[in-house]
Amino acid sequence: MSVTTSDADFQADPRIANLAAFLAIRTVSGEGPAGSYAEAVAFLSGICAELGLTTSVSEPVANKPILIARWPGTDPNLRAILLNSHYDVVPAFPEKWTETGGDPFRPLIKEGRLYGRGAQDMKSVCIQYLEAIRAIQRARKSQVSPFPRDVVLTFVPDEEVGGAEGMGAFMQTPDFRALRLAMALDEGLASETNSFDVFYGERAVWWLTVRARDGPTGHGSRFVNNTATERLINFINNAFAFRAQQEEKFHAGGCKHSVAAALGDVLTLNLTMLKSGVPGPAPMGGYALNVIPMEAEAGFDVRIPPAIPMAEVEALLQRWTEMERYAERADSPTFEFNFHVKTPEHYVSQASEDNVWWRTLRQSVEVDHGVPLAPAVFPAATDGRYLRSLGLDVFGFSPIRNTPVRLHDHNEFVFCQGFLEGVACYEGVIAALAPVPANERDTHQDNAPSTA
Ligand SMILES: CSCC[C@H](NC(C)=O)C(=O)O
Ligand SMILES: [Zn+2]
Ligand SMILES: [Zn+2]
Repeated sequence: MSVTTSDADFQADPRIANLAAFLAIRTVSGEGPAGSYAEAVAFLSGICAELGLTTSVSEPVANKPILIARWPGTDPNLRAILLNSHYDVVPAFPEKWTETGGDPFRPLIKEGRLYGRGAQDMKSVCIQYLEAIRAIQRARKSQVSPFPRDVVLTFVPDEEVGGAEGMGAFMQTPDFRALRLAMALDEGLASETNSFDVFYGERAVWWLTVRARDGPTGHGSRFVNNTATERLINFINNAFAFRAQQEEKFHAGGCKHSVAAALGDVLTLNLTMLKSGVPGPAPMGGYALNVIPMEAEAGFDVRIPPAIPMAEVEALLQRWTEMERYAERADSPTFEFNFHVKTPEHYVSQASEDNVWWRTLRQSVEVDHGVPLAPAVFPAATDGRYLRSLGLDVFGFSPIRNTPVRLHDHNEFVFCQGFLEGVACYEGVIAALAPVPANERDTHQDNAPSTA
C-alpha cells in the first residue's frame, strides 16, 4: 500500500482521531474495577449520539456493560444486520512498546502507522463501523437510513477472557432477543496479503488437564516402571507425534492464507501445564527427589478444526493413554481427564453463493470494493461462536490487509491508510447487507438463548 498522506494529515483526520482517543482508554479485560469499561461505553455512546443512533446499555453482569446502538431502517418487519465488536483488549508489556515510548495506551502515529493496544484487535473495527455509518449519512446529507433493515451495533466487553460475562451472558437476555437479528459481522484478523481474510467458522477449543494417578511408588534408586510420570510422558509423546503430523500438514498447506488463517485448517495441541513430584525439604528443591511420585498432571490447549470430528479426538485421547508393554499390569495408574473448556460442537456458517449473506458480502467486497476475500476458519475462539450457536450466519471480518499480524503482540498497529480503506469497505458492505429482502435464511432463526 503506498502511503502518500503525511502523519500530520492523518493526525488531523477526525476518524483517526476517534480511533486514537479510543485506543487511549485502558479497557484491559479483567482489570477491575471496570471503570474503563464504563469510559469506553461513554466514549462510543458519544459517537453514536453524533450519528443519531438510538442507544441502550444492557448489563447482564455488573460492571460489564454492553452498548447497543440501532440505526433504524424503513421496514420494521425485517430482521436486523448486526455489526458486533468487543471493546476490551488484552494486557500489554509497557517496556516492550518501543514505538510508543513505553505506553501501549498512549497512541502514536508514526510513518503512517497508528500504534496502540487494540489497534487491530479490535478497536479499529469498532470505530470503522461507526465512521462507515457517518460516511453513508454524509453522502446522503441525512441521518435517516434509506435501507429497509435496521443496522444494530453491539460493543461488548470480556471477549478476550472467553466472553462468558460478555456476549455469553448477553445472548441469554431479553435485550438480546429484542435485537431480532438476521446475520452478523464480527471480528476477523489482519491479513498479511493483499486479500481480506474472512472467517466462516472457528476451531473448537478444548482446555483440558490429564492426570495419571495411583501409580506405583518406591525408592528413587531402583527401576520402578509403569509409574504415573512414565505413563504421562508417554501420553505426551503420543500427543506430540500427532501434533507433528498436523504441523507437517500445516506447512504443506501452501500460502493461500496468512499464517494465522492457515492454522484454521489443522489441529493444534500445546502442552501448557506440567506438574508432578512429592513435596519435600527446601534443600532438595522443595521435593523429595528420591521418592517416585504416584501422580502426574499435564494441561493442554487443543484447537480442533471443523474438518476433524470431535469424536475422533476423544478416541485419540483414549488411545494415547495406552502403552502396550504395560497392558496387562494391575498396578497401572488411572488416567483422568478434566475439561475446563470444551466447545461442544463446531458452528459453521455457509460461505457459498447460495447463502445470500455470503453472496452479498462477497460481491460488495470483491466486486464493488475490488479486494479479494480469502474464506478461512478462525484459529482461536471469538464471540462469533455464541452467535453461530443460535443458528445465525456470522462472518468474522476485520478489513485490515497488507499488515503484519500484531494482535496480542507488542507495538500493535494499523496503517492509517488501511484503516480508512476499511471504513470505505464497510460503507459498501452496510449499504449492501441492509437492503437484502426477506429471505429463507432470516425467517427461521428465532435468536433464542442457547446453553452453548
Ligand atoms: C475459551 S475462550 C478463549 C478465547 C481466546 N480468544 C482469542 C481471540 O484469543 C482464545 O481463543 O484463546
Ligand atoms: Zn478480538
Ligand atoms: Zn484478542
